[in-house]
Amino acid sequence: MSKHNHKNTPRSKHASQLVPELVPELVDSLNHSKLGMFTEIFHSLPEGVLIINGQGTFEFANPMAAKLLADSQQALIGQNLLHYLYDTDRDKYMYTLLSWLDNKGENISLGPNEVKIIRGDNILLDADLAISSLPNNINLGENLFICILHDLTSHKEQYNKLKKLATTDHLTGLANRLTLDEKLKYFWQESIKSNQAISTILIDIDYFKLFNDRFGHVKGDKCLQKVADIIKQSLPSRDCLAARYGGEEFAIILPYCHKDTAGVIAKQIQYQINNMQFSDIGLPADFRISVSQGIACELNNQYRTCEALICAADTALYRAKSAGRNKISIST
Ligand SMILES: Nc1nc2c(ncn2[C@@H]2O[C@H](COP(=O)(O)OP(=O)(O)OP(=O)(O)O)[C@@H](O)[C@H]2O)c(=O)[nH]1
Repeated sequence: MSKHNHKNTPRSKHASQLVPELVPELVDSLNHSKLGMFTEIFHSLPEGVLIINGQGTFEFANPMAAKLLADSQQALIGQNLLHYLYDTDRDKYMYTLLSWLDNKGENISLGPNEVKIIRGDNILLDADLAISSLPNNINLGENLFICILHDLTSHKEQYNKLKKLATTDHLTGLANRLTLDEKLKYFWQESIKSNQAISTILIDIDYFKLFNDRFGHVKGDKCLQKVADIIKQSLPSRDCLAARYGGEEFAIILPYCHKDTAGVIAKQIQYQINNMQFSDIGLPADFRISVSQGIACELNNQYRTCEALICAADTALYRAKSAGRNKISIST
């Protein structure tokens, strides 16, 4: 049984006239074959079609609407559209219908808008919903509206897949450079507004060309993944971001973190990478790698832009490399 309260509300006289075989007077007064054709179209449409009155009560539902709402066509009649809408969507459509109550036959419409539907089986459905008033000669005096419901499930899946592809580094699963730039700008502005520190760490694998030359690019890719996992696990909070900055270079953004915190995180990363084993990918048991790291921290308007902050971290990284590698350098 549906969670919705199926009242035995009688079907509106006007709405039932939309179904020609039930109302002979209407059938007589209109072109029978045309009306039959419209009914056929409604029934075979791949979109959900619902007719509602000014209170939002369903007066007609085609088979696709019943399928999308997970209730039978018959059970839907007398139910209210608002009961099927989720949260803020419900409020929005309630106010819209209220504002339409005095409609004197003007052509009004809303949407299509993306909404979340609570189906009869309690499963949430992403859908596009468009509502338009029916022309006066069809609604026969009462305000009736046609709702078109379009299932967005597969679009959403595609969208999420594409979004992941566009924002993530395929090899390591970390954020990509584009996401890094966007998040850095965002957190930079937030920290300036709230007068808080923001730190960044640049991390570069030492002598990675030699690794590739010795073990091949496939194992080199595996090494990048292992380093990325360690970097990801080192993040102290959900606000922080780890990204692949370029080839064998990674970046961490630490909003609301001082350079001391960044220093502690860099030391953890150094320790874990120095102790990382590669026997799982067939390398000698005693084989180890190291990374060089550069840290910069913005506090008290030291750097004018977020690009300048990254530049400072890059300079610090260069110093760490020059100092013999496997080092952490902090920009002053
Ligand atoms: N396997 C693999 N190698 C990569 C990838 N991206 C970049 N590289 C390699 O990373 C190496 C970087 O070499 P270099 O810039 O000379 O730096 P390095 O050998 O690490 O030396 P230092 O940074 O100075 O310590 C090059 O051999 C690139 O081919 C990748 O996605 N997969």
